[in-house]
Amino acid sequence: MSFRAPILRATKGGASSKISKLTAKSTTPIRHQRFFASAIPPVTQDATGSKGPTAMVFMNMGGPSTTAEVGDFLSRLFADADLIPLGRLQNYIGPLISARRTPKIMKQYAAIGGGSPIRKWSEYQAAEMCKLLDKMSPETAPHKPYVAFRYANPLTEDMYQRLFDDGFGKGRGGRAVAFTQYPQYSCSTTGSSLNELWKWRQRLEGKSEPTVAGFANDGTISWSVIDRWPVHPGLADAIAQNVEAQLASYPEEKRKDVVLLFSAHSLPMSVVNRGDPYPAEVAATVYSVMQRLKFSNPYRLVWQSQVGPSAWLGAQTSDTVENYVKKGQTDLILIPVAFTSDHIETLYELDEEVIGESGHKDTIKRSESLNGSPVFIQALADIAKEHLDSGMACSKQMGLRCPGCTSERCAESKKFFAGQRWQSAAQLGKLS
Ligand SMILES: C=CC1=C(C)c2cc3[nH]c(cc4nc(cc5[nH]c(cc1n2)c(C)c5CCC(=O)O)C(CCC(=O)O)=C4C)c(C)c3C=C
Ligand code: FES
Ligand SMILES: [Fe+2]
Repeated sequence: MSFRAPILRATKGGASSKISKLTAKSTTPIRHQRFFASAIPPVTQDATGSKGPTAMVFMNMGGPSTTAEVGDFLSRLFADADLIPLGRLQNYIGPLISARRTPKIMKQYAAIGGGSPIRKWSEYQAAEMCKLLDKMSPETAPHKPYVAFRYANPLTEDMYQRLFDDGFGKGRGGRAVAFTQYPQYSCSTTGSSLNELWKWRQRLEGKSEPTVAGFANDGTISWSVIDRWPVHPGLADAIAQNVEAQLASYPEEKRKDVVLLFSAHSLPMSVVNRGDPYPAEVAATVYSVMQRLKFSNPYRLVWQSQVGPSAWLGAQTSDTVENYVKKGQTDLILIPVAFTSDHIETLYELDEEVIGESGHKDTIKRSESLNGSPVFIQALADIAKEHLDSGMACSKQMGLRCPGCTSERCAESKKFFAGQRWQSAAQLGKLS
């Protein structure tokens, strides 16, 4: 099949959906696609030269903002086959397990102030990052902050509706960046959020395909993805600063011998053995923080929050603390390394259970979560700026499925996101 110029000159809007179908089926070699891509201006440019607005969508699992939301949060979580695969019985067993766990988890949220602070922090971080980006990347400004949670409000479908309300999609095109707030990629976390985003994209915008022009020219939203950032220097710096602040609270003569325990949410061994990238990426984060700290202290990476009777990746954080205390090592700092804000995992499990029950509350401490750290928010802006400049739809890694993956959802959603053509402002400048 060959392309004809009139087809490619079509502009955004209703009639062009036929065109995108034609272009999508194309087997035209890339070098020819580049030629045709230059034949149409892919996005409009306003009088200031900006190709914005750009929607910056923070994706995370979310948490219940009040104890009354715990039931819904858990029922969505146990219905997610990317996180907890229960096969054909998912719709029966999921609600049973979540109903049974709800009272216990409600108590934990009550103990940390009546809800998870993740929404407050995510909205703050996204808004502050967008303010920085407007200055750092005027060519894609204004940047508009959105939050999409997998199991709590605002859900992915709510975020999508807000995009429509704000003028994206529905024949008007526009671009959006799905920015995972999990620094390290797991198919059970970022993978699940992307599968959900892809599902709603199909439901709400139809099955449009990327076009040779780089942007969907059928009026749908063009998505690109920041899918991981485990060793970004800004992340390492932000974590390291919080560790240094906590180290400073120990007497000087003891400081260099405090053991640093980096703690990340564990994974079931079935997920590890499927080839999930998360354990290696978490280890990479830990190493980059230690490099930034110039290996000033001994350290270990340990794993927390396992649920249920199956085998999970260890050593477990709680066992590790107990074992070190038994060995006489009572100067320890716990460092959350896989969440960007506080959760029950930090405020309840680490603070109340692991540290609270250790018998050494004065010498076993926790470094602060990233929350409102200005260094961290600058890091988010740097990561976003690098992505916007890169012209990449997603990382190279995103296209590769786990060796043991049998999920059709993964196959389809990865194909979709890796196939989105995304061009940097610089590339667009050359084209238009
Ligand atoms: C990087 C972070 C996380 C990974 C990886 C992860 C994997 C994972 N989790 C479960 C099961 C549950 N997780 C639950 C809560 C929960 N999980 C994370 C983060 C990761 N999970 C957080 C931050 C939270 C708490 C949210 C908050 O607001 O506090 C729960 C619910 C709580 C409970 O019932 O104990 C479950 C269940 C699996 C099975 C899994 C990997 C496959
Ligand atoms: S489970 Fe990892 S790609 Fe599907
Ligand atoms: Fe979890």
